[in-house]
Amino acid sequence: MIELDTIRVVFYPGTPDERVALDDLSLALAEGSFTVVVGTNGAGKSTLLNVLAGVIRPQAGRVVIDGVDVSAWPVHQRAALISRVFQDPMLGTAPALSIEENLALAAMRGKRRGLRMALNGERRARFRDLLASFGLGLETRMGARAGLLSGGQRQVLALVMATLSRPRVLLLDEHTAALDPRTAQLVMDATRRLVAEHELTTLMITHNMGHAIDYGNRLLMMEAGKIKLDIDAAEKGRLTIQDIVRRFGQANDEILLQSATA
Ligand SMILES: Nc1ncnc2c1ncn2[C@@H]1O[C@H](COP(=O)(O)OP(=O)(O)OP(=O)(O)O)[C@@H](O)[C@H]1O
Repeated sequence: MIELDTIRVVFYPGTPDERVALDDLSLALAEGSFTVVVGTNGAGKSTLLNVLAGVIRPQAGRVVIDGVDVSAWPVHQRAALISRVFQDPMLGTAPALSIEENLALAAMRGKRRGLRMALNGERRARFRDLLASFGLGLETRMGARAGLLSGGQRQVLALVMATLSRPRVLLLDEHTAALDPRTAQLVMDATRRLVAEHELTTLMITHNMGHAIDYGNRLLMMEAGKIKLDIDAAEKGRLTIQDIVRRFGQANDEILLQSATA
């Protein structure tokens, strides 16, 4: 269980530019749940992920993972429990390292071992088989630098790397937003598969309403630092894009616009 307890984040407090990014927000994510977060620009979605990852320290509130209060843990310490895939395909992989070196690095997370040891023959074969299953031809380029891959290939590699060590939480931060629709679909297919295979507790931000409907078993709508709607699996299964937009109330126009251009 992942718990955010009364989290408050205020940027530039006490100044004319004061922004309440998270307004005493509480949220509990059940083991193995796949939660999708939508909301207008500035609603606080990225701040929520940043608080979980430890990038932003809230002014108040607690972050609890499996009963352990990790509020004071720095980013690198939380990285043993939390994996994140970003919108920018350049962020999830090391561009100067080869595909297999990237994978070895991800497999070594939290372990003290050299890259060379991590890349034995058996492991190489396992990585190759794993990548082949995504049908992107990555398995034929194991020695190629990750920086040479297409955006979609890099996001799938980043996803595989993020899930290899079976994190307690997987954070997906608009991870298909920079991709064309067909590639985004491919990456979402890979996402669904990896999340299911590893039974990962997942929190995904998206502006794509189609993805918000098709993926996950819980849907949150944020507005002004609060959770405005919390829709469970049964209700989510019956939702259409129009339903979501209708229920978003005053945020409708902006979200419609975003989903039309996504
Ligand atoms: N580092 C920062 N410094 C100052 N203000 C910030 C910072 N990060 C976020 N904010 C402000 O906090 C609020 C929430 O921002 P956040 O990025 O979490 O929203 P979001 O829902 O992720 O938006 P988007 O969909 O545009 O990514 C906004 O008003 C934003 O301007």
